[in-house]
Amino acid sequence: TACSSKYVLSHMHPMWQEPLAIPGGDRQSPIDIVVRKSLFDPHLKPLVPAYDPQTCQQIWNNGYSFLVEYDDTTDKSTLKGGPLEDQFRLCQFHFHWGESNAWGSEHTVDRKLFPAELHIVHWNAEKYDLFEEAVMEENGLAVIGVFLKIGKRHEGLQKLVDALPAVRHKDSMVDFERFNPACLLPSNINDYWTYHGSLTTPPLTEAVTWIVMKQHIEVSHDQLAVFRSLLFTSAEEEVQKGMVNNFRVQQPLRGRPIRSSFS
Ligand SMILES: O=C(O)Cc1ccc(OCc2ccccc2)cc1
Ligand SMILES: [Zn+2]
Repeated sequence: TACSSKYVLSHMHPMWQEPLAIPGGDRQSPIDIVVRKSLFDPHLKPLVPAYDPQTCQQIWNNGYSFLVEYDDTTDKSTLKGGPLEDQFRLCQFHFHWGESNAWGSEHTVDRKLFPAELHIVHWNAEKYDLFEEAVMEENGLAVIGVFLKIGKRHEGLQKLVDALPAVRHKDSMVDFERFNPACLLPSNINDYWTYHGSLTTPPLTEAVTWIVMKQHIEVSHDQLAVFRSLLFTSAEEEVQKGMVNNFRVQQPLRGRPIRSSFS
């Protein structure tokens, strides 16, 4: 699909070299969400994800994370509502995680770290024709962030976990069908924080309306351990590097407002 077939990342090291100058640079992600500084906005609407599992296409290892990609050539899988003025198209989801359960998320809440974070990526198909266009525009992307905690096994995630050994190496890809990412959302999706930020991987463009869920989901220790069995490196490389700590360092808020949909 357009959205990430050319995922621009080269082989990323866990804490990859940050570029020196970033375009604009005052609306970067991820950030720490300071709850007492967030502002309740009563005009924020309920979020309306509407995903068709038939649009699920493949899962692949891009050398930074593993991505589950969707056909984004129609409006079959969309996100609207919440802080969004337009209708966005689902294009992929992926995760960020640590080498231990003590850290791994990109965003934090009052400095609290989670072992992993899910990102469900959508692009503004009302205003743009391609993901690659939208990724360069201020209102181009909407990413739902969901924190993961270690607890009971997540039944919906298991189908994904079982497919991971087939994409162990960078650039490996397998067909993956009928997966509905709505099963990875928390039961309450009406409580979230939203702010304007950036991609957390190159090209780091400030194109993202972030929608970070207040409620986390639970996955088992063993399920997250399978994420860590993935490799940053391709099958040809002599030295294999475990895919862990694929999160970006936190960025300054630069006075940006963080709105909450709940008081
Ligand atoms: O979820 C995130 O980390 C934000 C994020 C969202 C989209 C994204 O796409 C990278 C990409 C950019 C241009 C072309 C192809 C792929 C990269 C990061
Ligand atoms: Zn991400």
